[in-house]
Amino acid sequence: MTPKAALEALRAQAPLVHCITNYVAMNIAANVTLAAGASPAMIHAPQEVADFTPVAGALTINIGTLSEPWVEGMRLAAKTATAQSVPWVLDPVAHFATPYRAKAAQDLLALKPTILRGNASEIIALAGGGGAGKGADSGDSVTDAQSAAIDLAKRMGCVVAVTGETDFVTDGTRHVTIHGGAAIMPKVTALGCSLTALVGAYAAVAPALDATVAALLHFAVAGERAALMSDGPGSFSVRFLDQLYLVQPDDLGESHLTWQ
Ligand SMILES: Nc1ncnc2c1ncn2[C@@H]1O[C@H](COP(=O)(O)OP(=O)(O)O)[C@@H](O)[C@H]1O
Ligand SMILES: Cc1ncsc1CCOP(=O)(O)O
Ligand SMILES: [Mg+2]
Repeated sequence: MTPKAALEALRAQAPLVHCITNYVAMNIAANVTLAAGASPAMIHAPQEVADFTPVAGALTINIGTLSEPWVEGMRLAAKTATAQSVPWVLDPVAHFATPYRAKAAQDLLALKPTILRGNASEIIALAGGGGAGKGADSGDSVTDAQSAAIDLAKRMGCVVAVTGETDFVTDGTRHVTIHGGAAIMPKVTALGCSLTALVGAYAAVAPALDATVAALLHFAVAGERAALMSDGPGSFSVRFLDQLYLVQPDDLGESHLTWQ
């Protein structure tokens, strides 16, 4: 499915997306998902996730701010999604920072996400390498993470997206580079987490690789446009939401993409 067709499907269906994300991201990720055209629900209690996941078109799990009930909620939701074939996306925020976080990420990875999205340092470390990440921020280039992404995609049987100045997406066989966005994007907190929520939204209406490319392209086009109208991270945030909303299917052409 082309990115254009994926956005048409997203806007026509407005899929319900079950998001388990962190305290920092919860509001902006919901607003990003709504602006793009989907319907987010932030639900993490272990007592209710297994009832909610099957009702949603997709699930997204982000480990940004962990505590024990959240870890259990994530585990139950991921297990349910895999058992009931609900596509789900894992965002292993700063998983290398502490042993607790590393174990949470590995346990979730073992539950077979459909799509894995992280910055370069997170993907390098998840494949077993020594990245230069500083907390939630990447210290590595996307180019340096490409072989780790391909390795993980093959090993886990999932789509892997590495984001940064130029994004890279692979299912282990097909590889896509997505150009665009803006250098100011990492200066707004939780944009990566919000992108993970949007990847989930697209995964509800399109096959995993196509969904991931469409979501990243939607961000790249909106980010590029918003940067032209903003003076810094504050005004960029506002303009970015507007541009996510204003992007049309015809704007998601192939010119920002390189397929390998
Ligand atoms: N230097 C950059 N130039 C253009 N876009 C960028 C740049 N850095 C990050 N982005 C974009 O910002 C979004 C979030 O990616 P990233 O910053 O890698 O995630 P995270 O916030 O998880 O570290 C993605 O859409 C990515 O393409
Ligand atoms: C700052 C911070 N601390 C814990 S989660 C989080 C947000 C990280 O967001 P992103 O990975 O999108 O930069
Ligand atoms: Mg992140």
